[in-house]
Amino acid sequence: MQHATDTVKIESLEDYLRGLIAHAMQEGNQVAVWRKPKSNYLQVLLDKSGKTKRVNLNLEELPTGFIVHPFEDQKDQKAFFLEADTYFKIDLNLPFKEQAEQIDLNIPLRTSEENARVIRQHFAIPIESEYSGELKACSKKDFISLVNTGIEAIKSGKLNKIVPARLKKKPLSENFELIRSLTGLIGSYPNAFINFFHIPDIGSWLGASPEILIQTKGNEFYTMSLAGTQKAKGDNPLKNAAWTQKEIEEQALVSRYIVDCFKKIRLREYDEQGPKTVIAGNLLHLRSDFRVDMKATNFPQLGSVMLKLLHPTSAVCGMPRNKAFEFLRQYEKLDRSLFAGFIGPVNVEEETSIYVNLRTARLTDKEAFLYAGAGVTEDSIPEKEWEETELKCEIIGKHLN
Ligand SMILES: C=C(O[C@H]1C=CC=C(C(=O)O)[C@@H]1O)C(=O)O
Repeated sequence: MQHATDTVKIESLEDYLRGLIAHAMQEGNQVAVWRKPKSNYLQVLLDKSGKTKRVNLNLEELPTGFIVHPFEDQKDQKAFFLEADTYFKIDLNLPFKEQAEQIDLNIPLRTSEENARVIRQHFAIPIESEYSGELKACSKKDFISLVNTGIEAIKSGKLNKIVPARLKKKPLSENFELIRSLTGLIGSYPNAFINFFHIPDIGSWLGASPEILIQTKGNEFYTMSLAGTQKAKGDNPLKNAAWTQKEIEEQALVSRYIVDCFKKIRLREYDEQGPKTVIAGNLLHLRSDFRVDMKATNFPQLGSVMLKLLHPTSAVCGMPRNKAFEFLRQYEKLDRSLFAGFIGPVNVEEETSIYVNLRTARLTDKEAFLYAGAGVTEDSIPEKEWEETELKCEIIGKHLN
């Protein structure tokens, strides 16, 4: 076999990633590639064990890895975990050639086209997996009817908020190519958590999440409440944004949910800032930031404690949480699979950043499955909620060409 080290023909980051991921997939490895919001680094992690691992959510005890948890609560309360056999990062601001020496180039030398084909062939085929979900697209009529059922449940006092979601299918053209889509997302969405992960038994997903579920770094714990959506318009979209009472209330319910979780563990000292308008692709949201000094409050395991309490937040499920969950189970008729679950690096360079798996697509060799939800309150207009899910699907959809 000819290796890249024999004659370094890998000229660009794109070539390298294509070769690396194709090889990893052929070897049966699990792969995670991500770029954190506002970061210049692309981070790459490979689990070469050939085993799909499940771990407890005690983050502080885990080795360096990448966690993946479906939307649904798990009977064993565990998540999938890619343990880092290989981890490295690439500075996106430096020419690739200058970094080639630090990177393992010991991968088979193949043309870009061959690598692209190998990657596509290995997108996990969902049919067999219990995490494949029901892969049925939802019509506009059915989604609007679901939103109406939600509004009725809210009006009757059963719920305060519900976040119905739907699945949209997008056929992948002959020209679709993973690395082009990934680099397209990186270039277009500097504020998002850009991610691709592949677990052979579970699936291959590509996304650009705007929402941190929990983050711990040193002594600092961070979470956010993100909700309310409008299209970003004009030259200065952040300044032009005006929010309706419905959106303000929708986001306030997510903040209340977080504060309720703090109350459950009797944590009183937290810093809350916001809400302020933030941009996510071509959308604007309202966001509040919550910070806790884990040392001062004597809560060294706050990351794990809050992860278990927060998921699924009322940004993706509803309020009250359990009633909203039951409502979705009864009426949504969609297995969300990994959509609206959580994903992210754990104990990587002494930091854990777990995101809600939103603005995401599950990839198969022929088509992509896009998922999106919309926060429904008493004042929701069903047609508008449909349009919102269309816009959310487009964030990833337009990069899958
Ligand atoms: C459920 C999604 O977004 C959540 C996050 C931000 C804003 C939302 C909203 O305005 O409805 C959702 O709560 C999704 O992207 O599918």
